[in-house]
Amino acid sequence: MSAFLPALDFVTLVSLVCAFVVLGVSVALYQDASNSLNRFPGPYLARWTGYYQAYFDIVKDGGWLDHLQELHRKYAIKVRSSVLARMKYLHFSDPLAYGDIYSNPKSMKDPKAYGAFLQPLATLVQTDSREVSARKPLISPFFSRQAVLNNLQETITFTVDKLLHQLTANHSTGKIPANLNLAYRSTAFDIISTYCFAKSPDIVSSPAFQSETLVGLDTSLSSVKFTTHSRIIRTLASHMPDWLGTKLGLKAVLDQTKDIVAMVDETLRTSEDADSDHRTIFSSILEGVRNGEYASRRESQTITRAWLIDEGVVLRFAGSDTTSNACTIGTRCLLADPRMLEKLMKELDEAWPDKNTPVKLEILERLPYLTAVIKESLRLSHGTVSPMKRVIGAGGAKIAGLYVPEGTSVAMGNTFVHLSPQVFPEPTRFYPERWLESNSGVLEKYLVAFGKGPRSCLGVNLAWCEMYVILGSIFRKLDLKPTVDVSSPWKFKEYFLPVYEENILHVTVRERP
Ligand code: HEM
Repeated sequence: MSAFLPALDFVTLVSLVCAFVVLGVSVALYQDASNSLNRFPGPYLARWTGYYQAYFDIVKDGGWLDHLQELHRKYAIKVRSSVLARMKYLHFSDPLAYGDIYSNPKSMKDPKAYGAFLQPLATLVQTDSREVSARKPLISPFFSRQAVLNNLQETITFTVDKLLHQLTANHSTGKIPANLNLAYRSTAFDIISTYCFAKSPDIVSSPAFQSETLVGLDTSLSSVKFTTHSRIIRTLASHMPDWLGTKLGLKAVLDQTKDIVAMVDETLRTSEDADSDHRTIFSSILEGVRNGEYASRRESQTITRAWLIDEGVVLRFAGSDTTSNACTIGTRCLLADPRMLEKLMKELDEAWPDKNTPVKLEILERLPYLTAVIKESLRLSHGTVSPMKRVIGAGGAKIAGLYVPEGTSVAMGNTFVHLSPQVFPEPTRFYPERWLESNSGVLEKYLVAFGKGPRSCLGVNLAWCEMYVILGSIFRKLDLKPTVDVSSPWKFKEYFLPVYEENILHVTVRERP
């Protein structure tokens, strides 16, 4: 290059540069003029570059959701009461749009967005319908209600008992407060890890619930903002040598992956001795392989060591923070309102008179107020908070009454539904009673924490079971005293899931009589 430059005279060089600039601008203007999304309002810059969002994701550190809200306020099409903002994709805020987007069987997950995850073989990340139908049937039987009841009730109760023991032993009145968000995360993480690998990492027993494993999960979540916007970063992150990862502060993430690899290899080695009374996901799949249950070519091609590793990483991630976030928000809000807390405790005391005898899930599931508390906790924790992008399939689609052409990337963040004042009056108020009113049936459609449609949450039965047992046991057996202000609004960063401030919920505990 340096040998070439001096050969050009100054005028030729300037002319070449100008020609490139003019060409670039012309192509961009042409593409802009022919962009069928132009009829939707939105910031001009966002038409030109996806880095518009990158600024809010990276520089404003998880600030995209707040900005989307501002955009919807600014570009509202008031006449239709349906609100759109045009970006490289369309984002909707009319609650009616949610079902149109996510229940449409022809819409697929957007490969550009889901490529941000570094586990390309995992079910959650698949964007191609053939790949989804190869992988999902392998793991979905383990998440049916019956499978959860048969395989997991004991593990859940055992792990929650450990949680309660830790809290009473180390965080009772007068001792250091517990970070209950970490405590719930540890509990859910141990449960899903046990179900995948028959081995609990037992992080719920870590002192003060501090563990490198959770640091690893946090780092993975916060790095999504980089991997979403740069293929180069994705490639580098996938092929980085360990020493570089450690230097870049990613040791906890690398250790997690090593941990999973070791557990997958262990399962591959020992699955022949699998204990059939406690079926775990991966050993059961491998047992199925040996018994010839997965005979088709596609199945045998899917069940590989690499798939087990990717699926293991993503299942642990998908199955821990979501459930624990709902428990955290529910607990925080109950502690802020003694009337609601008392109502819940009274219901639990009546249904579960002897707290030292284990309670059956079916009994907790029948409790109306506990169920309403869980729904309200799901609503205000949202599940995922980043808008989950879908690409419109052949023939286009009608979304909230508007035609959207094939190939368009569309999304609607869960927060836009859950915080809609038209659907949920006083939307930021924690108010379980709204789920018990005579007309509450209509609200169910708008509880979208688990998503909707063909790619909605696979772990919904497990999640509900965990939330019943965790919240039921905590409030039946313990009195919690918050040591942080629980009455003010809380904040989170949008890292696909909500990531709360460190002091979202600290408590000391006392055993209830
Ligand atoms: C309160 C708890 C939970 C909430 C709110 C929740 C929410 C969600 C949401 C919104 C999605 C859709 C993601 C997307 O479209 O990109 C999803 C997908 C998924 N969830 Fe959950 N989840 C929860 C618990 C769990 C648990 C315990 C598991 C078990 C490991 C799990 C496993 C999955 C899987 C495998 C998918 C991918 C499904 C697919 O792509 O077809 N989730 N979840």
